[in-house]
Amino acid sequence: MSSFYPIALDLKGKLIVIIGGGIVAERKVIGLLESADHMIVISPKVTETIERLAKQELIIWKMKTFSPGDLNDAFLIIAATNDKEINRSVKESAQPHQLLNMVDDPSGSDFIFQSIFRRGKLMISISTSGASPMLASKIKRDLETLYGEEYEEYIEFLHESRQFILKHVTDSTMKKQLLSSIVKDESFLGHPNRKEMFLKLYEEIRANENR
Ligand SMILES: C[C@@]1(CC(=O)O)C2=NC(=C\c3[nH]c(c(CCC(=O)O)c3CC(=O)O)Cc3[nH]c(c(CC(=O)O)c3CCC(=O)O)/C=C3\N/C(=C\2)[C@@H](CCC(=O)O)[C@]3(C)CC(=O)O)/[C@H]1CCC(=O)O
Ligand SMILES: NC(=O)c1ccc[n+]([C@@H]2O[C@H](COP(=O)([O-])OP(=O)(O)OC[C@H]3O[C@@H](n4cnc5c(N)ncnc54)[C@H](O)[C@@H]3O)[C@@H](O)[C@H]2O)c1
Repeated sequence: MSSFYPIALDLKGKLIVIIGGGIVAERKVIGLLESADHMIVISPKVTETIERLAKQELIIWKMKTFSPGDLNDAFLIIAATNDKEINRSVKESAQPHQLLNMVDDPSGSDFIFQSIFRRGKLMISISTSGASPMLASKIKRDLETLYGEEYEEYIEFLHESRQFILKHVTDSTMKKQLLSSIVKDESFLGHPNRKEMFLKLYEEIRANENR
C-alpha cells in the first residue's frame, strides 16, 4: 500500500518556487512549464536551460542562496538543491498549507512527481510510489506505442461529441448509449468521417426512441 494519491492540480496563476537550479530542478521546471505560468527559481547557479528560460521570461531566476522569505505566497515548493541540510531548512520554513516536494526525501514530502504521458487532452500519470522512477519512465515510453498520435484528435472528437450529447440529449438511457458507443466502437478512432458517423448514429438512436 502507498499513501500517495494522484490528483490533477490547476496551476494557472499559482506561484511555484523551486530552490536549486541543477539538473533535477531543470527537469521539474520543464515538466511544469506545460501547465504552470508563474515559476521562480532561487539558486546562485543554474543550468543553461534554466538561464535561457529566464531570459525568455518564461520563468524568473533569482541569483541567490535560499532564505525563508523566498517562500512567501508560494502555492507549491520544490526543494531541489544538492544539500540535504538546505532542503531540510526549506521544509522547516514552509507553512502547513504550502505543498512541498523534496527531491531527496519522498517520505518527507507532501507530494511526489509522476511521469506524465500526454496526447493532447489525454493525460496518463505513472507512479511507482518512489520505488523506481526509471520504470515509470519506461512505462511512459511503452504507452507511446499503445496510444499513438491519432489519440490527440480522437479525444478532441470525443470532447465535441460529448458536449453535443449533453446539450441535445435529455433521455438518460439514450445519453449513456451514445456516450458509450463513441468510445467502445473502435472505428471512430481513426475514421476521417467520424463526425458524420456520429450524427448518423445519433439520428438512428433518436428514431428508435421515437418509435
Ligand atoms: C517521474 C520523474 C518525474 C520528474 O522528476 O519530473 C521522477 N523521477 C524521474 C526520473 C529519475 N529520477 C531518478 C533517476 C535516476 C535513476 C534512478 O535512480 O532510478 C531518474 C531517471 C532519469 O533521469 O531519467 C533518481 C531519483 N528520483 C528520486 C530519487 C530520490 C529518492 O528516491 O530518494 C532519486 C535518486 C537520487 C539519488 O541517486 O540520490 C525521487 C523521485 N523521483 C520521482 C519522479 C518521484 C517518484 C516517481 C516514481 O517512482 O513514481 C520521487 C520520489 C520524488 C520526486 O522527485 O518527486 C522522472 C521521470 C521523467 C519521465 O521520464 O517522465
Ligand atoms: N527527485 C529526483 O528525481 C532526483 C533525481 C536525481 C537526484 N536527486 C537528488 O537531487 C539532488 C540535486 O540533484 P542535481 O543533479 O540537480 O544537483 P546539482 O548539483 O546539479 O544542482 C544543485 C543546485 O542546487 C543549488 N544550490 C546549492 N545550494 C543552494 C542554496 N543554499 N540555495 C539555493 N540553491 C542552492 C546549486 O546552485 C545547484 O544549482 C541530488 O543531490 C539528489 O539527492 C533527485
